[in-house]
Amino acid sequence: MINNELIDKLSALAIMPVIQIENADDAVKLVAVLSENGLPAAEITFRSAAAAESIRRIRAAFPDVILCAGTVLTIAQVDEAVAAGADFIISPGFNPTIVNYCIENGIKIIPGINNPSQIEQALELGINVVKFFPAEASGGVNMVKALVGPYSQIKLMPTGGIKPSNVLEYLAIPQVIACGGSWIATTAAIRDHDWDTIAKNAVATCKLVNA
Ligand SMILES: O=C(O)C(=O)C[C@H](O)[C@H](O)COP(=O)(O)O
Repeated sequence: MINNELIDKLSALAIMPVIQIENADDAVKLVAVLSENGLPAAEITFRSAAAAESIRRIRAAFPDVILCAGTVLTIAQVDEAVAAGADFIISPGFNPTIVNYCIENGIKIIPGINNPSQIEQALELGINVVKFFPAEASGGVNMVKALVGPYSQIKLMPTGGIKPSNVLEYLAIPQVIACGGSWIATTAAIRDHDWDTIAKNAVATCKLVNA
C-alpha cells in the first residue's frame, strides 16, 4: 500500500526518471543534477550491478529525494534495495511472491501490470498503485483509459515508451499519478558524464508537465 503522502509527492513530481547506472561513482552527481533542475527523484533499476550501491550513496547524500528501486525481480533484491535506503520498490511485472513478501514486511511496492486480470490480483492484495508497463507497447493512453473504466479506484504509473511527445496525454488521465521514463537521464549520458544534457532534459520536462 502506497500512502497518501507518497502519492501526493509522486503526483507533484509527475515524472519519475528511470535510471540504469553502470558506475555507483556517478550516482550522487546524477541525482544532484536532477534535483537542482526540478526532479528530486530517481528510480534506480536493478538492471546493473551498481544499483544497490548507487541507492546507498544517493540516500546518504540526499535524505529527502524520492528514491525507489526498479526492475526488482527477486526477494533478495527487495532486501538489498530496502537495506540501501530505497523508499519503495517497483517491478516490471506482477509477481505475487514479491508482492506478498513486501506486504508482509511493510515494504511499499508498485508492481507492474498491463491487463485487467493483473489489476484484479493487485486489488485483491490491497495494492492501490500499479505501474502500467510496458505502456506504449501495451496499448498506451487508450489502454489506460479502458482500464480505469472498471477499475477507477486504482492509481497508475505508466512507464515504457513514454516521451515528451506523449507524456501529457497520460498525465491528463486522473488516475495517472506520474509517468516513468528513461529519456531524461539515459545510460549513455550518465556514462559520458553529460550532465548538461541531463540538466536540460530535466528542465524541459518540468516545463512541459507544469505548463
Ligand atoms: O523494469 C523496470 O522495472 C523498469 O523500470 C522498466 C523501465 O521503466 C522501462 O524500461 C523504461 O522505459 P523507457 O522509458 O521506454 O526506456
